[in-house]
Amino acid sequence: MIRVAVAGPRGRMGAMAVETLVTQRDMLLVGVLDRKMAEQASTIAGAVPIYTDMETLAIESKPDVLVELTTHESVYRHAQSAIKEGIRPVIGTSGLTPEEISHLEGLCRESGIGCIIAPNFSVGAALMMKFSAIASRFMPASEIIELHHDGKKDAPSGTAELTARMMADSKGPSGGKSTAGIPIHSVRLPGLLSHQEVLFGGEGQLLTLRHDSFSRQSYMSGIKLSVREVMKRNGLIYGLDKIIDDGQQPI
Ligand SMILES: NC(=O)c1ccc[n+]([C@@H]2O[C@H](COP(=O)([O-])OP(=O)(O)OC[C@H]3O[C@@H](n4cnc5c(N)ncnc54)[C@H](O)[C@@H]3O)[C@@H](O)[C@H]2O)c1
Ligand SMILES: O=C(O)C1=N[C@H](C(=O)O)CCC1
Repeated sequence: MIRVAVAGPRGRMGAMAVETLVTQRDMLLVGVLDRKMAEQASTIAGAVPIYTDMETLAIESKPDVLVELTTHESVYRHAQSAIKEGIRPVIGTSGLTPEEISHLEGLCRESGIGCIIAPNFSVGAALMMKFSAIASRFMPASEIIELHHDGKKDAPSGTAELTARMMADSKGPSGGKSTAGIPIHSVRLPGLLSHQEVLFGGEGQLLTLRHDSFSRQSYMSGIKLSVREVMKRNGLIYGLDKIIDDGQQPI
């Protein structure tokens, strides 16, 4: 049994993650981390205790994995505390800076535990990023347009940042390691959920790679896979694409 905790259990993503994880036969939801205790509620999903600080959650519920689905303001603090407590983070929250990711990587190395950061848990988005990295070797002039619902707090999206980083890495040393060379445009509108286009311009031609999530259900398989994989791996993995092997069963 993998003992799992969820941070942000009343959010749009966290609530669906709780619903999904409690049905997994190899997982046990042992606690949730909320910003504050809801009036009169001390449990969620019937019997799962609610905590408002990581340390108490770690001591009392002893999770193996923390699924982090809160905000860019809290995720770094939660991830650091989790790793220090020997809890493996699966981070879906966007907004970690490159410096914060490097620091978490160092903490994982020191502790000898795994951590997965997946700015997008949908398999289609992971493939879009892989295909974009390949395309950028052949068509280096590119721009990213990310479009999200108007409740999204951060910009640019974590998906766009990782896509740009993978494209820059794929171009090799001349492409540079930074994402700065690849412009990212952010759109926030009601009616949208999560969408991204990567446009590659060439002489008399345009290649567009587009992914759309129409439902948050698109993220649930990636969350389940990440919880299972983080138990088997050491060190920090950045991107769901890194844990989807070619030839693996569809997730
Ligand atoms: N990786 C993915 O596939 C994926 C998919 C969707 C959203 N996201 C990201 O997940 C995050 C959450 O998205 P959302 O739409 O569910 O947001 P949301 O605003 O609906 O939910 C966030 C929840 O976190 C809670 N929270 C805030 N600070 C907290 C703290 N310190 N401790 C505990 N809980 C805290 C809030 O009360 C809220 O319930 C965002 O960063 C978003 O970009 C990632
Ligand atoms: O709804 C959101 O917020 C999403 N954020 C992720 C990001 O920042 O890339 C992607 C999935 C939806």
